[in-house]
Amino acid sequence: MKNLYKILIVDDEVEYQHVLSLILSDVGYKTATCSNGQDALNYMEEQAVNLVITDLKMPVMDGMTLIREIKKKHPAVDVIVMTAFGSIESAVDAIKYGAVDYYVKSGDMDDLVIKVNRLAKLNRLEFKNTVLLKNQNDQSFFLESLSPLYLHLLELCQRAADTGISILLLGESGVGKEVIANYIHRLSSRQHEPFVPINCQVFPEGVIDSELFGHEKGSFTGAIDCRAGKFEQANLGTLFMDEIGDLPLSTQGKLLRAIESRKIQRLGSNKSLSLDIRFISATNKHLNQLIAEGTFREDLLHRINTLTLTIPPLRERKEDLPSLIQFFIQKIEQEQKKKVSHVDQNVMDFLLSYDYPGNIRELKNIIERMIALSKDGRLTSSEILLPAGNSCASPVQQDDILHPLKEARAFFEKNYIRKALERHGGNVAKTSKTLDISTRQLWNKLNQYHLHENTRDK
Ligand SMILES: Nc1ncnc2c1ncn2[C@@H]1O[C@H](COP(=O)(O)OP(=O)(O)OP(=O)(O)O)[C@@H](O)[C@H]1O
Repeated sequence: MKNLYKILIVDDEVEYQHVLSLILSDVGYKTATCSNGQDALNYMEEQAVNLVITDLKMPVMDGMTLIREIKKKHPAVDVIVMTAFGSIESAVDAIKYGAVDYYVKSGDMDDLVIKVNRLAKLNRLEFKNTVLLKNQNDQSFFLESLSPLYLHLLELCQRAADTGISILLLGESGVGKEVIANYIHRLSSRQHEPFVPINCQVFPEGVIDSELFGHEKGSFTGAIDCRAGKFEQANLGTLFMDEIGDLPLSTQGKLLRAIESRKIQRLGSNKSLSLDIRFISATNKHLNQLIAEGTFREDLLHRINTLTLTIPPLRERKEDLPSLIQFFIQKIEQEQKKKVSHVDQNVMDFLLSYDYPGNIRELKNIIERMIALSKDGRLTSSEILLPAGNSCASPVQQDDILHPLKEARAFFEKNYIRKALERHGGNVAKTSKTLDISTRQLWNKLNQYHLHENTRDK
């Protein structure tokens, strides 16, 4: 991990710069050097830095001004000041301006290394914390089953979790491939490290490389800042690559090299970063067919499918519907702060017999919608209005729909958009094309109907 922590040493004494740089790179850190505050700021405009170790007295721009500028422009960057023996007061001033620590130049270099190690560790913990907090909301899944098919799947997940092998998850849209990937991660010894999902379908060719591998500032038009990619974010943890069948061929080549060498390079950088990542991929496409068509690399398939797990569609595990319905009602009651006291029999009959082409995602959406529209804690059939094309599966009779036209139109529109999104796996760009409206118009509708959850770009 140390090689992902970059330290900028700022000192007008070139020899001292070199000594420090040698010592810190010797213990594994990435280092760079500058001779004054202005050069350091220029450097930081171009390259990502985690820590600046700066002298105070320097020409052009002194250390104190540099600290103030860093705190203004790069508040997340830590600063340690170096001071000559006997001028501790200026170090104390520097701490007032935002430096985290100081080091007396004539002191033991080991002390400085200890300070740096402590900051690097804190930095890693903060990063992990942010990723873990992000994942926390996704923890409440229903992973019990009466279905032999699904039970077998869960057992395979448990057996494979701690082996670190690459897993390929197959299954229709909405069956819970990401949920299963997250489950495997939480069962593995990497559970306290990040679980980082990326949907390969969302990003256009050209953007996906920078999302995966990160970039340095200026590496392409629009790269106004340097950024760590999903690989770096997932280091020590699990990278979940959803819709891997949609990766452009050029990115497939880079991915293959990264998996084989366990190293990546940010776009615009020629430095290699060593990473330790567990790969889980998913697709609802037939990869063998894509290989035959020449749009998916066979050698990549062999790297990602050490174990292939197929998640059954919901219609093939209907015995789990009663528990899943109960689970979602309770979960959504809490989320929406509404209580459900009664579910009409025809609603329950429908929920238990419907085929759910959109799988668990569709079941969850139906229950969410019913609870959102419910009055007096009752779930009634008038809230199940399904999108066009499914009306025969709905228990709602045409003459039951005695809503104002405006309301009925909104129901239709919302459900139609939801269905279109489901067909395109939550991809907003593709959905807007099918619906023949601009992505901006679609986003407005998604806002209006609270349909963000159904998109990839939540
Ligand atoms: N076992 C489960 N328990 C609770 N919720 C679930 C479960 N499986 C899926 N879901 C919910 O269903 C929705 C779809 O799940 P997920 O994104 O994992 O499916 P997917 O197969 O990856 O879909 P896609 O192929 O469209 O990416 C999510 O809202 C998820 O929280």
